Amino acid sequence: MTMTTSPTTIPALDMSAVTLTFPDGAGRVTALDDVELAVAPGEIVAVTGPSGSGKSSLLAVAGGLIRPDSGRVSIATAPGAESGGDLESAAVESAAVESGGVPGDVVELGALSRRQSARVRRDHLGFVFQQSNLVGSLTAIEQLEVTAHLGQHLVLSRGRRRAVHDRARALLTEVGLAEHMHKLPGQLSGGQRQRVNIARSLMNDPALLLVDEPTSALDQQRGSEIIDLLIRMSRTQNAATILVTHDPTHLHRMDAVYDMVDGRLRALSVDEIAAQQHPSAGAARVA
Ligand SMILES: Nc1ncnc2c1ncn2[C@@H]1O[C@H](COP(=O)(O)OP(=O)(O)OP(=O)(O)O)[C@@H](O)[C@H]1O
Repeated sequence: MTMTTSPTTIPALDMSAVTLTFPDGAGRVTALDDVELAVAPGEIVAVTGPSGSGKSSLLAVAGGLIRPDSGRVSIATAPGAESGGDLESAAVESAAVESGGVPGDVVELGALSRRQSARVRRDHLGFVFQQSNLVGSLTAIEQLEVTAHLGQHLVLSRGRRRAVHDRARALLTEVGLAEHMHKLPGQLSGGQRQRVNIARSLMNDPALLLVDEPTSALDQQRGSEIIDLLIRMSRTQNAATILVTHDPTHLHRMDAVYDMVDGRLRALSVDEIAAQQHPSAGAARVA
């Protein structure tokens, strides 16, 4: 199940010895405890674990939203991201250059200013949350186009606008919404809104996609389709994806599965994944 990653592949996300604590009354609570995690481009890994174990904290630190107390978090900006797939993106280039490198470089989040960190998030990371958070007054295709225009200081050339439009159309078609591009969020089902959300998160060709419980508002069938879509899109867009989930149904389809307990992250073996998916079978075997 685990992808064979060539020894020369640079992980899109590399977290090393990461510890995060929060104030808690007179003391502190440890949300992440010496976490190690590397995810390669095109790989999708799941993180499971009980409530309060640190899963959201892991995504927040990986996405540069929270700075850890200690440890290193680096993002390998996608080689070719300067062209944004079909897009030219001066913003992507300037983010890497501002952070001391060139596009396709490894950016260490701890070394960035708040502003640089925001740029890296905008240009190299994608986020998908439980709720789709779409803008109510924009059609599906406009949601994606606006994302690509964010942070551009200049009026976009006609060619650039066309490239943005074409990529938005291609992504919406790939997520199965070719017939629904011109609908507002209120005219879409929950599953369709989550598809728009996923397409939007991929608009800027992110190196790393951070996904938090994307199926919790959906029924089993729609949820299953969204997981299928995420697996497929991670591969085709070559994004490293971390999926936080409470649903064990799809764990066997992931490249790796990690369990988070009290802030400690541990890779599960194939047998442990099977036991999570079929707890009664696991109990019978142990007995
Ligand atoms: N901003 C904060 N201030 C103080 N404590 C926090 C903060 N955010 C998280 N924590 C604490 O850090 C620990 C990890 O929380 P986190 O939200 O990462 O868990 P989780 O696994 O995502 O939980 P859930 O599955 O319920 O979303 C918990 O003990 C939580 O109370």
